[in-house]
Amino acid sequence: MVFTKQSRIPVTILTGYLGAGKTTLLNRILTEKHNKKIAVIVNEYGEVGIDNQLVVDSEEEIVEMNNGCICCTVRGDLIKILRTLHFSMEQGHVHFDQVIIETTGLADPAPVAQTFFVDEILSEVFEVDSIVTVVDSKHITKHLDKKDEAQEQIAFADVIVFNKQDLINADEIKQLEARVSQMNPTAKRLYAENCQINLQEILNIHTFNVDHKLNVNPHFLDGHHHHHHDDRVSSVAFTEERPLDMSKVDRWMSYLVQEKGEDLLRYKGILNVAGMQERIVFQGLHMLFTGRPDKKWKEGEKRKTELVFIGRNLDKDELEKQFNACIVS
Ligand SMILES: Nc1nc2c(ncn2[C@@H]2O[C@H](COP(=O)(O)OP(=O)(O)OP(=O)(O)O)[C@@H](O)[C@H]2O)c(=O)[nH]1
Repeated sequence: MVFTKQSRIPVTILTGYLGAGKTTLLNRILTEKHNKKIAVIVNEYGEVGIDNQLVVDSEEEIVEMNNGCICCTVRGDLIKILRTLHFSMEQGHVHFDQVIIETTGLADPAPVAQTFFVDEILSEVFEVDSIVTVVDSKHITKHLDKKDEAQEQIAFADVIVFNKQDLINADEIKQLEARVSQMNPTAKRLYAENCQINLQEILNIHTFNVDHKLNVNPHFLDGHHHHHHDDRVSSVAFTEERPLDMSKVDRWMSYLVQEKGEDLLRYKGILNVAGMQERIVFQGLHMLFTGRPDKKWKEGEKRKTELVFIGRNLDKDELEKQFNACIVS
């Protein structure tokens, strides 16, 4: 089949720093009625995939990529996945008219977008529609100060969703806006709580503009990727079938946020807690953390805890000892 420009499949690259609200937005897209069939590719930084378990059940095609960061080690996988999806569609096995790629919070979106220009087959079939960057309005300033991936995510955005408006006041919003404007004066801005936005503002909007990206990074189309992650940032993951004692987990977390909150960029998981019929979904970002009951464990389902920490200077042995102490023996 020869694809003309008009019939290319739009791709939305959903980016934003750790914990900004990308999965929250993805879930809105997947639950809202829009008469579109969407193929979703979810990439996570930790070796244990939590996001795929937090994405709502839906009929859409969802592909996970957990074995590295999409912008570095797994770009080859991304190309394979997209080619396979397209082939399956041509064979009539799946149908989709839109692709959404949720990157890890530590990804530079540029090389992900670049993939669609440097790979000949993909460039014929797919078209980058826009890079949508979700911003955690409360924590972003801290991340921008550290000069990490958060800057690239904002500089490359076509749309910026200033999320978590409930956590900041009007003055802080103004200051944040001014700072972001210096980095990216042209992106469309949206303001939201829990990513409650009109989806027409972000899907199928044809805002991706190569000239703009070349202005931001003159090497955008070179095919080389020089992005280096901060070496101090790593992830530690735990998987455990024995149930946990919730009060011990609570005490552990209170201790961790007090002692290491600054360095704990993101921690999240599904917990198997003694005496609970429901999975406990655990979400943490720096000093903020919540644990709440979610779906019931299914009949016959293997109950297990999967927990991931992403942070600076993590001490794996110490975390492991503390985690093990929460297991009901
Ligand atoms: N207070 C508040 N919390 C929010 C808002 N939006 C999302 N959250 C919470 O922030 C946490 C992180 O949200 P996610 O959607 O998982 O963020 P993410 O960007 O997918 O996170 P990673 O994939 O780990 O980078 C969750 O506990 C959300 O419920 C908001 O507008 N206000």
